[in-house]
Amino acid sequence: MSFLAIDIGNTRLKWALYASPQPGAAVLAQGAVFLENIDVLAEQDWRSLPVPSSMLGCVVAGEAVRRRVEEQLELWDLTPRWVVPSAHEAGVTNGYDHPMRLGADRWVALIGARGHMLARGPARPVVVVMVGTAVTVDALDRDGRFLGGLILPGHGIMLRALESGTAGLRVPTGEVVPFPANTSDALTSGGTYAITGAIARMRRHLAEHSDGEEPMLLMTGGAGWKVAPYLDMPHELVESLIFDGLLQIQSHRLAL
Ligand SMILES: Nc1ncnc2c1ncn2[C@@H]1O[C@H](COP(=O)(O)OP(=O)(O)O)[C@@H](O)[C@H]1O
Ligand SMILES: CC(C)(COP(=O)(O)O)[C@@H](O)C(=O)NCCC(=O)O
Ligand SMILES: [K+]
Repeated sequence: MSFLAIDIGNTRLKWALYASPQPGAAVLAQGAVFLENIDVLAEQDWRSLPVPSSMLGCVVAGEAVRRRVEEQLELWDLTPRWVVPSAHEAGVTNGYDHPMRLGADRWVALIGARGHMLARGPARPVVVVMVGTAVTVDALDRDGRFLGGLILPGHGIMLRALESGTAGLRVPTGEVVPFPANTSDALTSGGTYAITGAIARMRRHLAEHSDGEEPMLLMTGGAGWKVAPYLDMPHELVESLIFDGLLQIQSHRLAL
């Protein structure tokens, strides 16, 4: 009953093959490829995998990319299934004005985060941070309701925007320091603290909304490890949050 989970972001496709579609299932194989390399998945990365019994994915990189991945999935006799954000799924309620307009990756990560939090103890609010191409900072209340969230540019986009909008900001990557005294450090620190500042702000909003209860803070995404060392608040880096969400959704659907 192996299960293939796929997360297609704007920079990379991440995939993991699980022994079964259940939270906590063993990982049989996994990988990540930049979107420019997705057309060789079937003949390279996936070629000698055990045949998956089912798949579920989330995609925010657009229709064309999704279709290219579906072509690769023709390697197996599988029905490609992609998460469409809805009003409720797997114990999470979607508070977006138009639930279907929420990024599928955010929806899946919220579901993964809720499962993670409940596995650790009594229900409490959670701030879910994803640091990928873009950065999202989402609030989930104690009852599993997604209240809303922030979207910021990721590190790369911030730097490219500054480079292209100015004459004097084309410099190598610097260090994150409290008082940047050169352009490289100023840009690198500015980007990092823009993200940590947004996280601190959302954490405060959610704590206030929750009668002062401290939210759990979960962070994921390809660049989460770059931000985590500068977060001066308790947090946990959960690399697999989206896959955990896909496992939650698939196991809930099978149980229905
Ligand atoms: N080894 C790595 N390969 C690719 N991206 C990396 C790597 N390490 C860090 N990154 C950062 O992670 C970001 C991509 O993260 P990812 O979660 O794959 O994004 P997305 O989900 O938007 O495709 C890149 O913008 C890059 O800054
Ligand atoms: C915010 C995002 C661009 C993040 O994408 P990513 O960084 O994971 O590639 C994506 O979740 C998205 O396209 N969302 C749709 C708009 C919304 O969530 O409001
Ligand atoms: K993502």
